[in-house]
Parts: sequence; structure tokens; C-alpha cells
Amino acid sequence: MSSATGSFSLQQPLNYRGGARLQPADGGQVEEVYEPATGRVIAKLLCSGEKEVDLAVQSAKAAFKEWSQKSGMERCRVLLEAARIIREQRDEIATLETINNGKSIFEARVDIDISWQCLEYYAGLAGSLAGEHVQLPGGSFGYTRREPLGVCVGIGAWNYPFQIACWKAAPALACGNAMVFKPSPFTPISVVRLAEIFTKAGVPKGLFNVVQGGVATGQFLCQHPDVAKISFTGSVPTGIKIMEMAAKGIKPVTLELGGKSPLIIFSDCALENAVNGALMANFLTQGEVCCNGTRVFVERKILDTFTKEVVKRTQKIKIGDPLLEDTRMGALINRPHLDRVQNFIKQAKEQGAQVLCGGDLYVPDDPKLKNGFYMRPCVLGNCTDDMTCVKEEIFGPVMSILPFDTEEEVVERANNTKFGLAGGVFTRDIQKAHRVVAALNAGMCFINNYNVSPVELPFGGYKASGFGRENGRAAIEYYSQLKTVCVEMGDVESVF
Ligand SMILES: NC(=O)c1ccc[n+]([C@@H]2O[C@H](COP(=O)([O-])OP(=O)(O)OC[C@H]3O[C@@H](n4cnc5c(N)ncnc54)[C@H](O)[C@@H]3O)[C@@H](O)[C@H]2O)c1
Ligand SMILES: C[N+](C)(C)CCCC=O
Repeated sequence: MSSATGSFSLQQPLNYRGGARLQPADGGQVEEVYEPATGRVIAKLLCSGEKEVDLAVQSAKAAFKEWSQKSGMERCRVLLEAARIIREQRDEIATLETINNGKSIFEARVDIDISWQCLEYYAGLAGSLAGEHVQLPGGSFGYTRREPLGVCVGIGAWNYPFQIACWKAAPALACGNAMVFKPSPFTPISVVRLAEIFTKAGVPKGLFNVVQGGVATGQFLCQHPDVAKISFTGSVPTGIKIMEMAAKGIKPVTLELGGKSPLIIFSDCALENAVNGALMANFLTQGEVCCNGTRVFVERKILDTFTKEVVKRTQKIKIGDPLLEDTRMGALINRPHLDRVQNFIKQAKEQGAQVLCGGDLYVPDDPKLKNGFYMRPCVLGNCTDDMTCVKEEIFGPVMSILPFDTEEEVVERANNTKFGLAGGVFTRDIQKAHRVVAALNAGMCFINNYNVSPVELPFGGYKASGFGRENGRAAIEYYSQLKTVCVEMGDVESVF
């Protein structure tokens, strides 16, 4: 694989079924796949039709019969082997992710580390998945069995292509399910690598399949009668459609949706940590992160000092070729998305926000990058809660700074949003920290840090940010079902 920016191109099929890469059996629609760093087309995506989706589901159904009969320890060994192979191929997978997503190689490597850690974590849980035994009168008893659901569908967003697939596949497979995964048509490449790794690690052929495509392919998957569960990561409007389709088939869903999370900086914080936290909360993956703390509430007493420092540090972020070791911000996913982010900034200015730094397009010196989708990270001051930039998810490198005076006021303003994915607080006062996060209507809260992702901790949203959880022991509940068995040890006493 040629790994220099501007040299990659892919001819191999991007669907994966029955343990092999292949072209879809039907479909016909072709999408161009881009390298955001250069704006080049690097692959052609063939979108799967209804027949291909059915073949993938049938393939998963057949493999499910074998996999679901294995013991937890047998599944554990296969998942550990998959984690080992990912570690072995870490740099190569991270490079693919960077080429197709545009994020820096530094970050992509972290994503791949979180991915194999996720597989290791659920491998560790697989052997201890169990029901319980309950004593009943007269020596009778009951017990519960924790059983898999069947064929689970995973549908992913483009910001963390490989990691999202692992966050879904690891608990699904650990519980004994099969999976058909559809990545975003913008980032179809790395997840096929995951499918190959699972096969190499020893999962039955067909246990993990990849179908490629966009809206129509996703709909065929969600509407398929043999699909037992849908786990979706993406935007709120699509989440609503997924839930409607799932409702028609009484299928359980996990919805990992968007956010507009608050980050609250109190004046008694450790300032340097708070500044680092605000940068982590806003500028990872070019700001294209669901749980970003984009509403940065700063206690008025330290507003000027904090803002000055955040702006200084933001201006120093090294933008450019994402495959270079010292780059910390790469390119946004595509031209339409870059335009959308630019429009948010334009509207923010029209509504009275002040651009304190960045926000304009960035053209790197290297000529091969001149058609890439770059912009300078932006800090907005003079923001108010009613501005569009403060209310809507921008999904780009744009931080809004909002002053506040009291704890009560900031908690109320932080919760005044339709979203509820994440939230953060920086303070040295430990009681205040716990009091504030307890009052936040958000599923993932951080105290004195932001956007760290230990796979041992559940991740997911409140309110319009979705429901269900990924990671942690909690995810097991969303990929398994309980069967109760009641055992009579005496005679049947009939009332008739
Ligand atoms: N909460 C989380 O864990 C999390 C993580 C990453 C991204 N996100 C969110 O994802 C969004 C950005 O991702 P996106 O632009 O890819 O989102 P999107 O909703 O446009 O697409 C997500 C996926 O759904 C598919 N899809 C679109 N319409 C569909 C339909 N009608 N039926 C079935 N599938 C359909 C897409 O092809 C894609 O694979 C942001 O809102 C972000 O916050 C959330
Ligand atoms: C790994 N992060 C940074 C916590 C992001 C999780 C996925 C959200 O987009």
C-alpha cells in the first residue's frame, strides 16, 4: 500500500460477505470516495441493492447458528486474536483511516488503539456472560439464560469509521450475535479491513459482513425481516427515520446521535488544564466529534485570561498534510461539509458573534494539498445562547465562548438544549464538580478533562442525543436478551 498523501487508490471490492471481498450482487448507484487531504477521488463505491443486503443478512444468519453455540471462552479467544491482529496492523489501518477521513495520523493511531482495546474488553467479558439461578418453593427453581439477539445491523457515521465499527461489533460478537455493517459512503475503506481481520482471527465465514451504500442501502437493512437489532451512529434526523423503521419490525435500537455539549470552566480551575480541556473538547478530528463541548461557558472573572490563552493555543495548531507526524489538524470530510461549516461562521458573524481567530479556509503550501478541505480552527467570542452557532451542532472546528456568573445560572443554560450527549466541568472544588455533573442532563460527563474514551465506561446520550449505550458492561444489555426458565421439581397442581 502506498501511504504518502496523494498516492493512494483502491481497486478492490468494498463489500464483504461470506468471508470474502466481493462486488455487490445488485445496486448500480456509484459514489466517488475522496481523500479529504487532496480532494482526489481514491475509489468508486458501488451501492448495494436489496438483493445484496438480503444475501449479507442470510450469510450472517447462517454463521449465527454456529457462533451462537460457542461458549463465551471460545468467543473470547477469537476476539482476542482479532485485537492482536489490529495491534499488529495498527499503523496500516491508521493510515487508511487518515487517507479516507482526513484526520491526523496522530489521532488515527489513537482511534485504532481504542478499537483493539474495545475488542479486548468484550473478549474479557464474553466468558462471564451468564444468567442467574433462583430458588423457588418445594425445591423447584428458575434460571435465566443470557442469549444473543441474532443478526444485528450496525450503521456508522464517517468521523470514526473503524472505531464505530469496533464499538458495535465487539459487544455484538461477544454476546454471540452476527453483524451486517454499513459504514458511511464517505468512509467505506477501513471497515472492510476489520471484516478481513475477523475472518483471519477465526470467526465463522459470514459472521461479520459489510454492505456499502447510502440512504437506500441503509433502509433495506433496517427493513429486513431477519434483522433482530439496529445500532445506529449518526445525525438526529436519520436517527428518527431509523427508529420509525425499527418500530415497524419491533426491533430494538441503539441510537448514538449528535450533540451540542456544554463545557463549564469555573474561575477556580487549574487554568492550563482547562485550556487544554477546551482544545480537546473542540478540535479533535477537525471538530467533527459528536460529544464535543462546543458551548464553552467561562466564569466572567477569568473570561479574558482564559479566552486570550485559548486563542493563542488555537492559533498554534499545526494544520496540513494529515499523514505528517507533526500535523494536529487535517482536512474536513468533504467540500459540502466544509461549506456548511463556513456558513455557520458567516451566520454567527451576522448574528453578532466575534471571530477571535481562524474560521477562514486554509490552503497549505504543498501544491498537492491545494484542493483539500482545510480551514483554520475558529474561536467565537461575544456569543449568546440564542445564536445559531450556540444552538446547532456545527460538526467542525468552531468553539463558542459564553460568559457566566453563577453556578445556578450556568447549569440552567447548559441544560437548555434539545441534545444531551456530553458535558464537562473544570474546577478545583470537588463538591461543586460532582454537584454540577449530577445536575447536567447528559449521558457522558467529564470532570477536569474532556473527550477521553476508556472503553470500560458506557458512552451514550440523553434526550435527542439518543439512547442505549456503547462500551462498558452496559452495552451487553443492548446486544442480548434474557430467557427465563421455570423448573418444577414436584407434581403439577392443576386448578381444573
Ligand atoms: N453519539 C455518537 O456516538 C456519535 C458518534 C459519531 C457521530 N455521531 C453523529 O453523526 C453525525 C454525523 O454523521 P453523518 O453525517 O454520517 O450522519 P448521517 O445521519 O447522515 O449518516 C449516518 C449513517 O446513516 C446512513 N443513513 C442515512 N440515511 C439513512 C436512512 N434513511 N436509513 C438508514 N441509514 C441511513 C448513512 O449512509 C450513514 O452510514 C453527527 O450528527 C454526529 O454527532 C454521533
Ligand atoms: C473518541 N471520542 C473522542 C470520545 C469520540 C467518540 C465518538 C464520537 O464522535
